[in-house]
Amino acid sequence: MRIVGLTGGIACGKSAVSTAAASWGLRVIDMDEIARRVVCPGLPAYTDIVAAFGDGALLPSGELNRTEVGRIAFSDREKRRALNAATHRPMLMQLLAELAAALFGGEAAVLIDAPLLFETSLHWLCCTTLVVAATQLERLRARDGFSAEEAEKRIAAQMPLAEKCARADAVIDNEGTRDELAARAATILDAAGAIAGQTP
Ligand SMILES: CC(C)(COP(=O)(O)OP(=O)(O)OC[C@H]1O[C@@H](n2cnc3c(N)ncnc32)[C@H](O)[C@@H]1O)[C@@H](O)C(=O)NCCC(=O)NCCS
Ligand SMILES: Nc1ncnc2c1ncn2[C@@H]1O[C@H](COP(=O)(O)OP(=O)(O)OP(=O)(O)O)[C@@H](O)[C@H]1O
Repeated sequence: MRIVGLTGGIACGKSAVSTAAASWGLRVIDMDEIARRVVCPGLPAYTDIVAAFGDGALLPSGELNRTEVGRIAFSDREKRRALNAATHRPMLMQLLAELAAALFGGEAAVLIDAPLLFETSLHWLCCTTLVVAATQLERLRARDGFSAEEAEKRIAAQMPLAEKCARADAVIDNEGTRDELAARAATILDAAGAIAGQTP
């Protein structure tokens, strides 16, 4: 089974690529979605986050207040370390379970959409690594309504985009339109042996 790792800076367009790839029949494992699942109330990561962030990081329902956890974690390196320590191991376990299910289900290829692919060494699992690159700041601010300062903190919390591009096997440029992005992604995923003959 070919495992393709997709990363990029925050708001560079990973979701846009993985949504297109899923529409071409490629199995996508979304690490942001896994991160949401491992913090359900009662799970170990939830308990660890509440211990580190306090009850102020909870909604009245008892679920994590993701906006508040993000606000704190991206302003305080130690809190971010605590969040990563709580979540990354259970996320890896879930990823391995999903890879095993794909393998035994006969999938020829899977795409792992992982913002922290290199930071958390998930690239070791991958046959090919791809980075989506774009000028992030304005897209991030427009999507999430962050101030310039908030957006810059989030960008600074990740490996610099230039370093990700240097480490990847291929870079998918996303400075153009969404259609151009889809066309570039199709060419690169095809070359990586992930979507042979399945694009429109
Ligand atoms: C901080 C949290 C609560 C914010 O949740 P929210 O729903 O607002 O955002 P979402 O999860 O969709 O993340 C948005 C983007 O933020 C960036 N990001 C998220 N966590 C981190 C992190 N620990 N370090 C650097 N960037 C991160 C990624 O680019 C991600 O795509 C959440 O991202 C989280 O629990 N993060 C820790 C788990 C993790 O490392 N996730 C990244 C997947 S590899
Ligand atoms: N080519 C494009 N032109 C204009 N806007 C775009 C383009 N590609 C993506 N966007 C927009 O930029 C924002 C970020 O894209 P997307 O959510 O796919 O990024 P991401 O890398 O998945 O982000 P995250 O790291 O937060 O998961 C979204 O609002 C998306 O609609």
